[in-house]
This record gives sequence, C-alpha cells and structure tokens, in this order.
Amino acid sequence: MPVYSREDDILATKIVSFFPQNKDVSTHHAVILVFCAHTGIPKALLDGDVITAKRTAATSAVATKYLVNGKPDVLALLGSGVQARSHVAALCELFTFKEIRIWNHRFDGAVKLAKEIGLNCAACRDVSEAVKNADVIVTVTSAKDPVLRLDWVKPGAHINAVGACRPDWSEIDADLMKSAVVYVDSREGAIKESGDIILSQAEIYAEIGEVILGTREAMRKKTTVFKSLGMAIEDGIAAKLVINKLGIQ
Ligand SMILES: NC(=O)C1=CN([C@@H]2O[C@H](COP(=O)(O)OP(=O)(O)OC[C@H]3O[C@@H](n4cnc5c(N)ncnc54)[C@H](OP(=O)(O)O)[C@@H]3O)[C@@H](O)[C@H]2O)C=CC1
Ligand SMILES: O=C(O)C1=NCCCC1
Repeated sequence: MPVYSREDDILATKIVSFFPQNKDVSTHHAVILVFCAHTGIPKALLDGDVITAKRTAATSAVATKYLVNGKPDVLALLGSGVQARSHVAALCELFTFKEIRIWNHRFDGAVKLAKEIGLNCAACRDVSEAVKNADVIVTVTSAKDPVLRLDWVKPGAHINAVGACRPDWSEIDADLMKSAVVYVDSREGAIKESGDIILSQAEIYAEIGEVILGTREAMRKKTTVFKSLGMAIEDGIAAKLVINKLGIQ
C-alpha cells in the first residue's frame, strides 16, 4: 500500500500479509518502509502490525465521533481478535460505554476478551444478543458471509464495518447495507474491494473525509455504516508520528 503526500511530506509503503487460517500467530503481518519525500532515501523500516491495529481503530473512532446518534451507552463487537482489542481501546478514548458486549464465532474467544476488558463487559453466544439496542457496533471478523443482520440492529445505530476486505466477502447483510446510510474511507477502494458494497449494491452516500470537511452531511439519526478498508495515507501519517517521536530526520 504506497502513499505519497507532498502536503504531509510523506513517502512510504506498507506490505501486509493476511493468512486468516493462522491459529497461534497473528493473521496479519506488516512492515512499513518510509523514505525521504524529497530525496527518496530510505529513512526507516517500521513494524506495521501495531500501526495497522491502532490506525484502523482510530479511523473507526473518528467515524463514530461524526456519525453516532447522541451519547452512546452500548458498544457491541463482533470478533475478538487484534482489531477487536484495538477498537475497544480507541473507542473508549472517546466514549464512556455503560456496557460492552462481545460475540465471536468461537465463544471462548469472546469470553477471553470480555475478561480482559473487565466489569462492564459480557461475552454473548448470539450476534442478536450482542447487538440488541447497541448504539455502536463494530464488525471485526474474518467472516466471508454476513454475520450482522438488519432486524437485529437498533434503528439509528452506527456500525463500523472493518472486516470483509475482499470483493467476494461480506460481514453485513445486503438488506442492512441497503437500508443504512453508507460512508466509506475511499469510494475508489470500496467499489473495487468491498464485498459489503459490491454484493449488496448499496449506494455510497459519502467518504468520511467529506463529512469531516463539512461537504457532506452526518446523518446521525439514521442507521449509519462506515465501511473501512484501510488507506495507505493512514499508515503514512501514523508512521510519520512514530518517526517524529523517535527523532528520525
Ligand atoms: N479496514 C481495515 O483497515 C482493516 C481491516 N482488517 C480486517 O479486519 C478483520 C479483523 O482483523 P484482525 O482482528 O486483525 O484479525 P484476527 O485474526 O485477529 O481476528 C479475526 C476474528 O474473526 C474471527 N473469525 C475467524 N473466522 C471467522 C468466521 N468464519 N466467521 C466469524 N468470525 C471469524 C476470529 O475468531 P477466532 O480467532 O476465534 O477464530 C477472530 O475473532 C479482518 O477481516 C481483517 O482483514 C484488518 C486490518 C485493517
Ligand atoms: O492494512 C490494511 O488497510 C488492511 N486492510 C484490509 C485487510 C488487510 C489489511
């Protein structure tokens, strides 16, 4: 995933592998190579795993800030892996949830994460139980077929749809995609790579950047989906923060 931004003084590329069948090691591995944006000289080779986890969750947190309907009390996560953990951390920086619910296709994964999070968190055996009356839902699974259905979701909820990053995979059922107001990180990416968009033929209302810039409306009262695929600029900006903190010129 290459990025060049003259404005941000960034020239970098991330190489990321995804082996969903991995069991005892992470399913995603990444490195980020950063170059000087003026001379092209290599500056740093960074571990991309942590940056991928944190920048994806930070992006969802920003989307939630703009799209959530009022003060959210209940957070539901579908999936209990790396992104589930980073999303809890990022969302809890911005919001105070009274209740956090976790569903995973293997119940013990949900139980383990619920214990890590603590008091206000419960593991759920069914998706419908996890998302009932939830204000914010995060889908962070490696599912190839929908795990979240329209009739389980409270009208007006905000959903961060983070998994299903292939054109033939989907996490959200087509009825939910079509009835929600859909925001994406990149239109160009979503229409080529997101099964949730392609298979449902849902209309994309806006890029989240347009909402942040104030050129498209945040439809907070409607059910909203932020379909995230990940963008190289997120890695580039995050890598720059790391490099600056380390004092690398
Ligand atoms: N939008 C973006 O920018 C990014 C998106 N992603 C995507 O987010 C998703 C989560 O990533 P990450 O947390 O790193 O991955 P992990 O492998 O750490 O977690 C995946 C989760 O999905 C569960 N899972 C696996 N297979 C299925 C299935 N068939 N049905 C339902 N759940 C399943 C796993 O359960 P168990 O471990 O118990 O099997 C686990 O809870 C992936 O789809 C990934 O590609 C990742 C990085 C960036
Ligand atoms: O780093 C990203 O962005 C990724 N997006 C989709 C899934 C793999 C990693």
